[in-house]
Amino acid sequence: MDAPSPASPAADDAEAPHRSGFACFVGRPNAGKSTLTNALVGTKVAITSNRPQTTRHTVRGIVHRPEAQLVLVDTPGLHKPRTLLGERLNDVVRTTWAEVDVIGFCLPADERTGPGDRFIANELAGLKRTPKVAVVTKSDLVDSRALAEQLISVDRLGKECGIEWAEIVPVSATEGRQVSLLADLLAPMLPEGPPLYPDGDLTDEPEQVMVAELIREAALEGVRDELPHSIAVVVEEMLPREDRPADRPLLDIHANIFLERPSQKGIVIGPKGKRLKDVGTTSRRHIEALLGTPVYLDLHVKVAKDWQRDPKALRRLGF
Ligand SMILES: Nc1nc2c(ncn2[C@@H]2O[C@H](COP(=O)(O)OP(=O)(O)OP(=O)(O)O)[C@@H](O)[C@H]2O)c(=O)[nH]1
Repeated sequence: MDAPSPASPAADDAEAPHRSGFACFVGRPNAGKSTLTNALVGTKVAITSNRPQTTRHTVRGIVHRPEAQLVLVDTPGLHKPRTLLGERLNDVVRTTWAEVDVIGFCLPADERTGPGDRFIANELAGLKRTPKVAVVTKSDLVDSRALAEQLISVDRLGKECGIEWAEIVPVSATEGRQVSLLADLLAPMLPEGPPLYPDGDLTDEPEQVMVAELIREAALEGVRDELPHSIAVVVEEMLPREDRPADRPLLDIHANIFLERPSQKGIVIGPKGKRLKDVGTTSRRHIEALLGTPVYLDLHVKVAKDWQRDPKALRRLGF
């Protein structure tokens, strides 16, 4: 990967070269990475939730600008691995870091920088050539004084860990504050080059994976903290229903929700199947919004015993 050359502050914008490349947001679980990705791209592509470590697949969002195309790669959080899946997730994170043109390190404005941030910062410090931008997220949750203190503390964290921040930017993804400025700052750090994706593309993630993520997100709503890593969703089939008039299409989607243990079934299905029904209704709404077509969603809950620890099961589930 080429080292990015600094943007030339050309007086005539038409003279400025087009730039394109990859960026990823890193940070502790819940730091606001997915929400920021969505805010930059302007549509729901990465799943968000108020529980940590829900982002599993590498979902890309694409920011189109006249002068640059920024491809956002959304990674899962780096965390202490306890299972084979945990280790694989961390490998995915590190591989992604090494491949992007710029890294945005997300640190929430409303939480003090701590050992979790330091762990990530130390890992980042090892990537000498990649520019790193510190993004202080959730700026709407604190007053200006607390925000200033956080910016200073992030600056200090960089110095202590041997990182020279290319920028330190406060943003609020939910309020849309400084989100566009962040894109402006990231763009000049990309290498010169033509757009990597056609105009209008928001993501190159296969539709089935995004659909599976939307179902997983709905299935995780309101369940116990231990459950997130025990749920995997596989879309078995997505087919347009035959014999439908052209103006009333229907897409049939069959998906399986995999759990690790039979005891988890009750949690996901709920009394008289009510929870599962809600999961279906919620995710169908999101899938229809994503794909722009009415959907018939057929969901099944299955147990794949200890799938997190079983390499064969992991492969079957797409890891
Ligand atoms: N008030 C406020 N809340 C935010 C903002 N950005 C994210 N959040 C909330 O913070 C929580 C975590 O956000 P995510 O975007 O899912 O965080 P993440 O870093 O992707 O989390 P993982 O997938 O667990 O790594 C969610 O409840 C968001 O709604 C923000 O700018 N302002």
